Amino acid sequence: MAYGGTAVGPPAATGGPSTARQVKLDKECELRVEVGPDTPLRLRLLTGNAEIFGTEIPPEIWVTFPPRLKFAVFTWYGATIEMDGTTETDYTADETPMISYVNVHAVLEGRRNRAKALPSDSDSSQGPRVIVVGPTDSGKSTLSRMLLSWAAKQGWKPTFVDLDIGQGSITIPGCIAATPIEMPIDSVEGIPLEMPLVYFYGHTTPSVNADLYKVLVKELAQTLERQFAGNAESRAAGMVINTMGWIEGVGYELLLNAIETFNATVVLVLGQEKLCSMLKDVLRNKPNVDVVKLQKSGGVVSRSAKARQKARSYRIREYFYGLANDLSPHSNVANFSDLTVYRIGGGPQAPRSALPIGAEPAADPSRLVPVNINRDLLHLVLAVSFAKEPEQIISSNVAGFIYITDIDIQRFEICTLAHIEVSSAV
Ligand SMILES: Nc1ncnc2c1ncn2[C@@H]1O[C@H](COP(=O)(O)OP(=O)(O)OP(=O)(O)O)[C@@H](O)[C@H]1O
Repeated sequence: MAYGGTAVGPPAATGGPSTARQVKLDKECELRVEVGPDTPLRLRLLTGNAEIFGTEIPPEIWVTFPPRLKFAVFTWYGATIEMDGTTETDYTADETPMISYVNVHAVLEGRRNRAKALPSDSDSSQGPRVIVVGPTDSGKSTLSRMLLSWAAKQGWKPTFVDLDIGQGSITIPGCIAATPIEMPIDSVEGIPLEMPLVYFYGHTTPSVNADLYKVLVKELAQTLERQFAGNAESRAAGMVINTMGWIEGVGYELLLNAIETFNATVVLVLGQEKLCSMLKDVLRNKPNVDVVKLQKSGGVVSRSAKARQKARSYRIREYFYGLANDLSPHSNVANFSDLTVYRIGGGPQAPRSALPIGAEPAADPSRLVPVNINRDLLHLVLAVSFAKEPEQIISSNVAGFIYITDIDIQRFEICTLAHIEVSSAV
């Protein structure tokens, strides 16, 4: 079954008793849904207008949501929804922070219009650069998505930057990435995967190699800066940057680093007073940066470490096989000599014997370590770099990913699943 289907008409017969039911939503209310773990849910809009995280639901068309998806159907003026299928939970809420969110959108809209009206070579022709920060499960990705979809609906093509290596929404975990958003984001399919710019970090926590994380953030920011310089339209539309939920210690330091590296002009802080006042304090000498505290939505679903781990596995699976198992990744057999595998970082910079007496070998975060192909690589996901020389690996974006399904040591053969079409070289 393809998710996000557009069948018009009654729900398909399921063989069991019909579970279709209608929900009437008053103005400024939302229906919060967690789809059950095993079967998809179908939903359609019967009357009025409603949106899912900033993207309008088309009238009358049944939309199929995959198992486990969590979302809210919000209406500004009232709507009737029909659902068919089982949910883990569904309830309506009349208290939401949506008005404050849409007010932020209106301010950003004003700034985009001002940027567009100015000559494209002036500094002020840069539209808002918004960074969304907050603890885990505060609704950062969801707010980013709404701001992007509302902007796209008004004809802008803002750039979405996802710095969340754990639960990012552009590509597989372990990456930072950016992509232009040209249309409101599909409620089921998520961020389009047509032209993302992806850098591979290779871990799901930045503390493993925080320096490498910073290097990659800088590479991504510089590439976007070059793209903006030649594209007045995306420059005026600005960007929305989603971040990790790690806001203490090194996590906080990385947030400050991202704010600075991307020259953010608006910092939206979700649901944490302390973080907001810390950021206001540290950024008080930067009058062009606004720090705004926003309320967290009561609908945001908290996820345990185990649920996050599972979500990461699903995300990798989805990358190779598609949301509804509708992609067929290429299966390849290659000779060991066809591939060169490198690991970045780790290991001492120089052998102890080569260091002055008493000096400790320091781990070089950006050291390239050639990796022997052996069965230790089995079931790993590797990024395929656009680099032409090993020294370019760190500064190069990636073409896609391969998953190692088998390694035959006797025949020197390596079997992989590949999906290579995420981006072009920059
Ligand atoms: N109003 C809402 N109603 C129902 N579900 C919601 C609502 N807002 C967010 N969610 C769901 O809650 C989950 C967590 O939200 P989100 O991913 O935006 O949080 P986050 O702060 O980005 O998390 P992370 O810490 O992983 O980066 C998501 O599955 C999202 O779809």
